[in-house]
Amino acid sequence: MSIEPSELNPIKALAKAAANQAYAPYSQFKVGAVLLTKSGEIISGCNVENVSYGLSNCAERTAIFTAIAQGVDPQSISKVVIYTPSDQVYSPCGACRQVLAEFLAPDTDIISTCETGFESWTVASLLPHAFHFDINEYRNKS
Ligand SMILES: O=c1ccn([C@H]2C[C@H](O)[C@@H](CO)O2)c(=O)[nH]1
Ligand SMILES: [Zn+2]
Repeated sequence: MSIEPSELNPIKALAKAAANQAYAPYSQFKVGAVLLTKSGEIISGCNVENVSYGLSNCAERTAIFTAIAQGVDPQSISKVVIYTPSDQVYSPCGACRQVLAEFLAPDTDIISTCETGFESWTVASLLPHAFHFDINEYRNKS
């Protein structure tokens, strides 16, 4: 287990509070995500939908983008805690996995909680064989 329930419960409460801020009039599925840094900073995000559905942003990406905008070093993030209003655990979508893989250390804990339980993974286990690209290396070869 990557986290004890006694440590998880207060962070889950913050993720639930973040979910309360969600703008989800189309799906009615309000998701929250909280990032914890090694030095104790807390950054949260929620899903923000759009009438052009494909423009919607998940809670996980909102939280990561907020951390970047606030100048937080994403490599200092040790845990991501997600809350979905459900009695089943949901794992992050493919778009969020690629964004998490871009910024977070591969061994960062991704913990998804719901009303009845939680499950945890690492960034690397959620997206094996992630797409990585070095523009300079590519230019030197061609
Ligand atoms: O891990 C997830 C899965 C879904 N959503 C959002 C996207 C959309 O707004 C709504 C329904 O898919 O939930 C998240 O924020 N995080
Ligand atoms: Zn997503």
